[in-house]
Amino acid sequence: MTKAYGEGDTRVVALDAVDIEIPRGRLTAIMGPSGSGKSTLMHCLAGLDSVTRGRVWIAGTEITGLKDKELTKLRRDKIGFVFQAFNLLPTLTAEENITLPTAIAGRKPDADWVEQVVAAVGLQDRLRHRPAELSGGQQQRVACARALAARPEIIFADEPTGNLDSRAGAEVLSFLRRSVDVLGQTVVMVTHDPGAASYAHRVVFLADGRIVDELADPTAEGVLERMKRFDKIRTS
Ligand SMILES: Nc1ncnc2c1ncn2[C@@H]1O[C@H](COP(=O)(O)OP(=O)(O)OP(=O)(O)O)[C@@H](O)[C@H]1O
Repeated sequence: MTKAYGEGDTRVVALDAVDIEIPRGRLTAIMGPSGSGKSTLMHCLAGLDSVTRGRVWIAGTEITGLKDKELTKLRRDKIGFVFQAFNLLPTLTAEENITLPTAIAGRKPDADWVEQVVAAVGLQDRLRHRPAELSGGQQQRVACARALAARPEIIFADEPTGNLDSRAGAEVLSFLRRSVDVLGQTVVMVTHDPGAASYAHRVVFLADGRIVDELADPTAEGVLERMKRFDKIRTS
């Protein structure tokens, strides 16, 4: 897919003929310098933004070309989101926040599944608390549980640990990885942080709107090494 913003002199090509496949049941991290197109890629993959050229499928459904109403329904039914700002509703308890999207979609939350998700996220004794009574890490784990509760085809996480200290961040990342390994979820995560990327099965590196490299079963050191290499290429 290609995504360009603006026209004429102000035209910016944010994604330049990117071809990517996100495997089911895997945690994929997207990394790259600021402005390399990470958020644009995620937004286009999730149907939050349109592409200029190219096509996107989610679980066999082509989302490019869907009408607004169909796209909204597909996002609601098939996609989960986790953002840097946790985006929980302050007046609802953790449990209500977790089950709300499924209820809005007009489905009855699957109680066994929600219990599994809550157990996996380690929040059993926090379910009656409101977001303000939870730590940042706990709030983000609620947001992850909310994304998982609806059993989406895919979860997109945009800098999910950007607002957390390293210990809380590690808890959230371990949980995201467990949701993949134990619950079979498919997750795509955008991150700046090599440590966060090391939780993924695969890291895809973007630079100037193109995929320039990828790394399987990454370590934080390995990711850092690759990033240094791109910096050298960019500045030479
Ligand atoms: N709505 C927009 N209008 C014009 N240009 C945009 C728009 N959104 C993004 N861009 C441009 O597209 C390019 C890619 O931006 P994008 O936000 O995807 O990068 P990123 O890798 O996510 O950056 P960061 O790590 O800083 O969040 C940048 O040059 C940016 O300025």
